Amino acid sequence: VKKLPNISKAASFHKSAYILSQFGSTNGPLTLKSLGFKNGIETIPKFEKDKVRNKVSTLDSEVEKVKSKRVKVKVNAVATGNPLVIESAPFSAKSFSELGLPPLLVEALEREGFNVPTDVQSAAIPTILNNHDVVIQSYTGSGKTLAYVLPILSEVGPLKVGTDDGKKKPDIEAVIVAPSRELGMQIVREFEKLLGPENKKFVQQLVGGANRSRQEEALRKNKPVIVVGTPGRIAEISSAGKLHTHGCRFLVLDEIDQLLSFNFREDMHRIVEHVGKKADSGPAKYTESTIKRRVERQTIMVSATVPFAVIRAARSWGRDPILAQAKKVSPIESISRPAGPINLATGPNSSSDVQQSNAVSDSLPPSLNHYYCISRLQHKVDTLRRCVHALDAKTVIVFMNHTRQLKDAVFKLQARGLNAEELHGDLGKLTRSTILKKFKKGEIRVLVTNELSARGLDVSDCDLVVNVDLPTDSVHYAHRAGRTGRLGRRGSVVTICEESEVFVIRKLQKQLGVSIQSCEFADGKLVIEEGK
Ligand SMILES: Nc1ncnc2c1ncn2[C@@H]1O[C@H](COP(=O)(O)OP(=O)(O)OP(=O)(O)O)[C@@H](O)[C@H]1O
Repeated sequence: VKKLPNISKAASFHKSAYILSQFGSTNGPLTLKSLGFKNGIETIPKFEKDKVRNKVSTLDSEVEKVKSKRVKVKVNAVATGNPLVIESAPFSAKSFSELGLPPLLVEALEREGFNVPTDVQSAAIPTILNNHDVVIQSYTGSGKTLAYVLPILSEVGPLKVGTDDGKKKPDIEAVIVAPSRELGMQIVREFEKLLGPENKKFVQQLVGGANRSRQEEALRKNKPVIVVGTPGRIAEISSAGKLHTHGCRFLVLDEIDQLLSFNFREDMHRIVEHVGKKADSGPAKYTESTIKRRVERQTIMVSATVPFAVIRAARSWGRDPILAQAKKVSPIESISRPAGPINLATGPNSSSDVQQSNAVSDSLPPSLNHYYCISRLQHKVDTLRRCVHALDAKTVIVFMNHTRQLKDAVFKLQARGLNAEELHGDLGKLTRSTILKKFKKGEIRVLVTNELSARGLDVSDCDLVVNVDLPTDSVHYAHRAGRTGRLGRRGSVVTICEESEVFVIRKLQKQLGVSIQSCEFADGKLVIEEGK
């Protein structure tokens, strides 16, 4: 192994870990360990990331420093057929600057109290910075949003590497698509936090339910470089010729498995066809001498749950995509299709179990406790109330499946003195925003909601999730449960079910690979029933 230049011993492991490996599709998951990091490794010259960037001749010395950290290591791996070139990541990096983010962005992160990247960020950020299409999969609350926000901000907008060379401000450079208005707004706030108040106009929300002409006006006046929105609204404005995304460099599809649902099909088709230049077919031709900025868009897909449909979409919409997970980076090509359709109601050991387990594996934070409690239908709300008291939960999200019953439940909880509010699609957008704001501020203790809030909603203090109605399958269970136990915090998930539904709990347990313990609430306490 040749010595890496100017890198201290302590930091050399992480800094040297931008690996460029020639990797056959049959080689399985790519990890530092699996690559046999000690053998057959040689360094190659300092990373010249792309020609476009290199045209910017006035890179300041800070930028040079950042770039010099992007050291590549070539790993001699057995290649079969067309070698795929994969760049791996410094897993468990100790700081954001180690990942090669520009100084201004690292400053902004520190200002906001983000000092250490999470595992999935350590894996995904360098992979995206090295021009790969990615599917980012990691459990709920593990920081997947910043895993794509940061590489975008290091290439686009005022915090990026290098300075503009007086060229006209470009059109939209990044489009982020999310399945709900609430999630879209949350992502916008994540960008705004880092950009700071003076640069807010670089990002623009295009969510449904808001005034469309005002959004179009803002696009014209502010000329944002990043837009975040729901599929319907983005497709609508794009079809009207008011969203210029042909030169777009990043397309992010957040909660990709939901975006693939039938409801979004037409809008997604429009977006995928019109945003940026699509990757041309054929294998990627990255070689040592030809690494250069891709001229087509980079496609980034994100979710805690990745069914095979996502793998298929990634293959067709991206170019040689990489699956970036916490501590693991592997070529999508190495993932094969599990057999059988997905159906929660089929018997045990069926192929659907296998497929469902694949979709939800590693989707739940390890810090969660899962329980179920048997209750008659007419007593469920009372059981819920006793559950909240027994666990002394401060911030609770309750999931129900039907709006009418949901409203009744809120009425009953309020009548029993609990600070509870409802949140669902029948409410106006303003009421929805106000309730969510109050809940995030801790002014509401129990939020009773439906599937609308199951995805992406980030309320860090949420310490209890209750399913008063069963979720439709393990994917929905995972997203609901993931509203608590965010970023290593403790959390409990309680499913209240009828006796006849216990078999579903067993199935969820199996598919999710977690223990869901039987419990009761007696004398104001949670009592775990052993051996059930
Ligand atoms: N490196 C970090 N340090 C501290 N906090 C972080 C870091 N990265 C993300 N966070 C915070 O962790 C919380 C969860 O992040 P995020 O919402 O991105 O999770 P997620 O993996 O997308 O979850 P979900 O699958 O539920 O959408 C957010 O409040 C975010 O600001």
